[in-house]
Amino acid sequence: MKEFLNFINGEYVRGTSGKTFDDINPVDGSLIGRIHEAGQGEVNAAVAAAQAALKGDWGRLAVVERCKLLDAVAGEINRRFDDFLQAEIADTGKPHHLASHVDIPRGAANFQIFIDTIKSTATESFNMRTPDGKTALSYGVRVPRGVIAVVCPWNLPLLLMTWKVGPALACGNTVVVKPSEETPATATLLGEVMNAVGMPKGVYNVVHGFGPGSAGEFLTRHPGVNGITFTGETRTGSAIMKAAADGVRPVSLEMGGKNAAVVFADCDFQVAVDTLTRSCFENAGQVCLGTERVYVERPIFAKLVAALKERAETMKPGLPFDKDTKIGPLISKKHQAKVLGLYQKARDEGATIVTGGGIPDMPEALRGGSWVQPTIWTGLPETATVVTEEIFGPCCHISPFDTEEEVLGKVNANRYGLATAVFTQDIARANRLAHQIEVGLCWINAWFLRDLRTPFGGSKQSGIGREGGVHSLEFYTELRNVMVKF
Ligand SMILES: NC(=O)c1ccc[n+]([C@@H]2O[C@H](COP(=O)([O-])OP(=O)(O)OC[C@H]3O[C@@H](n4cnc5c(N)ncnc54)[C@H](O)[C@@H]3O)[C@@H](O)[C@H]2O)c1
Ligand SMILES: O=S(=O)(O)c1ccc(CO)cc1
Repeated sequence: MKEFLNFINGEYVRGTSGKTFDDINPVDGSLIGRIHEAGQGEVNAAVAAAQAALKGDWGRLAVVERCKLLDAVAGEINRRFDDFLQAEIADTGKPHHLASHVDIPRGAANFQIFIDTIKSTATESFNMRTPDGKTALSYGVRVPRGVIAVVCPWNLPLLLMTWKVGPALACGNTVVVKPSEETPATATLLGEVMNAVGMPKGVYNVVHGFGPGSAGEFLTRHPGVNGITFTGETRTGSAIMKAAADGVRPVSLEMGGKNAAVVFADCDFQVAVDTLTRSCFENAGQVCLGTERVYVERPIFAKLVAALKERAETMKPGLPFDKDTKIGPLISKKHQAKVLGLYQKARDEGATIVTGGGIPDMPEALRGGSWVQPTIWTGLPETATVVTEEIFGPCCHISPFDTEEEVLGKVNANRYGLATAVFTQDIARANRLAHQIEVGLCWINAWFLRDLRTPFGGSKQSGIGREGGVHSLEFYTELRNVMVKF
């Protein structure tokens, strides 16, 4: 039986309350191990360790030395690639090809990319003449914000955690990470990596637990935390924003979505179908950027529905390490119940079920897992629950449209604004729409294609702030102005 301990000041520690909770494998419902919940005492200790590290060895390091350590972290993740892979797959049940091509390599790359950013980003400077005829030179210096709380979801555990820890450390901060209660493993393992590369104690800390009344709330309310970066549900982000208001701490929030795809009749049909297969069903639809609303220009509507149905039905569920597995389970029984409830709601509201709509027939040994079928609906009005609310499952509603203006109105009529994918060969139209759709990210003839130097984040209720490249520096540093008179 595995034990997932908190990682504080370079050491693995239990919670003094002795409270533990179960880490469950969503493939079959089996017990992976026990997670040791951090109480207020452990959160206090983690924040104190992070504060001390800022004043100690870590705070004294030159940028180039910090970068060497981060490079070593990336190297050590790659050296222990298989350990990370096994840990991530056990927690999430995601197929091996996905974890090995996306989650773990990006977990390592997130430390490397910000080395380049921090080394190559200049600050502004201005010269001016003073009233008494002298000169004043102003220049900016970026200083770390201090202790950053990193609150993470379960869908891409290592990738999304390092997406924040990488730049936070590159900028000279220290971090206290609160992984999702569903996926404690890779954040815990990263503690071993930090020790192996000689990261000063207290730079990277991990506290396990839940949100309200547990480690998440204790951490985000802690007055020693200087900034909070969060990925997760919009409702949680709102609670965290309230917590951050006490003490006026900055927040960076990456939250929910109800992403649309717009498919015009002139698109490269094969590209659209291949891409939608990924954007609707990859990671069992548990990707914040995933598509749950597909709008198709009427002349190709029936053809696209048929093609996507065919592809959905090839998404074979199964064990993560089986070569022909195309889709894993949802993260938990709780999430499965939520998604199946919404599948039922679609039926109640009159959807045509093109495919799926329930639990797949799994072998006996996997029946305790959190499986759901890839599902496609048509025929619902824009007000239907599954067309307006985030599901976070392998499903989409497809509806026809006739004009650009009509589809733009439909895409924008949602409280979220994270990502959109537009499929067309008409580049002028694509750019016109990209400027009008209210989202943080707009792909044209692509999806989840990322250049990590570019801004990532959501509009409307999908987020506040942008991370990625120099935009991460905006959040993880304080820009101070220095003026010298001479
Ligand atoms: N925009 C993005 O980049 C992005 C990326 C991935 C996931 N998401 C969103 O995340 C959601 C799925 O993830 P989830 O279910 O883990 O989200 P969640 O909001 O339930 O939990 C995220 C984290 O917040 C913690 N938490 C919960 N309540 C808290 C509180 N009151 N105070 C402090 N911490 C608290 C949880 O313990 C967990 O670690 C979906 O809505 C999805 O769209 C968004
Ligand atoms: O910018 S990325 O690191 O690629 C990235 C991908 C996905 C998400 C949310 O699911 C966040 C950042």
